[in-house]
Amino acid sequence: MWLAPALRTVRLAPVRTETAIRVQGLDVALRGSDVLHDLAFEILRGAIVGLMGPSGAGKTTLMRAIVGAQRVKGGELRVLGHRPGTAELRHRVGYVTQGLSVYRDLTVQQNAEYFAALQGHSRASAMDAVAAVGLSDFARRRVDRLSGGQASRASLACALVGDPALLVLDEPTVGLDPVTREEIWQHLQGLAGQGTTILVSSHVMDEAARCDSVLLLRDGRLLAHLTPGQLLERTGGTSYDDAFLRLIRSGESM
Ligand SMILES: Nc1ncnc2c1ncn2[C@@H]1O[C@H](COP(=O)(O)OP(=O)(O)OP(=O)(O)O)[C@@H](O)[C@H]1O
Repeated sequence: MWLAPALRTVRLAPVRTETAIRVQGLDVALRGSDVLHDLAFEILRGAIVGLMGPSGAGKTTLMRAIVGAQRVKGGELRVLGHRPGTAELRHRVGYVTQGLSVYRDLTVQQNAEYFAALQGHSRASAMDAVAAVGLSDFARRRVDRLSGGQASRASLACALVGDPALLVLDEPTVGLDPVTREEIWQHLQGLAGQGTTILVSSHVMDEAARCDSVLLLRDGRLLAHLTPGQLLERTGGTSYDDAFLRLIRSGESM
């Protein structure tokens, strides 16, 4: 009798040609006011894309639309080939909101296991996520007894449960010291290296350098979708802050 050779699960290096997110003519209104206007862009699988813009530009609203938590007024939005919020995406998208999205009176492990249970994942996947953010040694500690950076990593761990194909992170490094920021970015770069697509908002313009490309929003409009190199080159900026200010002040799309 012929037996098929055992199949091995091999995680392939990311091939950045497939589209993870496609947005066309996206309009969103909140309480009757238009907040996102005619956005159009594409993000490839395995890319790290920064979402930047002044306060109130619409970053959180766009992220909420992508994870299916925000009704859209018009346009097309496809995430991993599906409409946001559909059952096919439930286990494939991880979302970390601004601020901590964990229960402070539970341990790191209990938080991760709770998220795993909600999504039908194993306890082992919860522990893997805790290990992925370097918190195994703190797994049994309550979140309210962690440092700010450790608590942020606990939030991130919950989003990583089940190894989602797309991670949407709303300012995951805000208020963190440079060492913790560096650690989080290393985790994100490691995940992207394994094929995870990451959309991450930030007010720290230097973080643009960590991204494959940057989406720049102002007043709900997309000013630019550029690589970090293009951002410096096209604005003539001497730093990412300077480039950002030039772009925001010119108000012109690039
Ligand atoms: N629930 C709401 N009802 C009405 N308007 C809202 C609501 N939430 C946000 N907005 C408005 O929508 C716009 C976009 O807000 P959003 O939170 O998406 O911006 P942001 O770029 O994420 O800002 P920040 O960097 O300060 O977090 C802002 O003008 C804001 O005032």
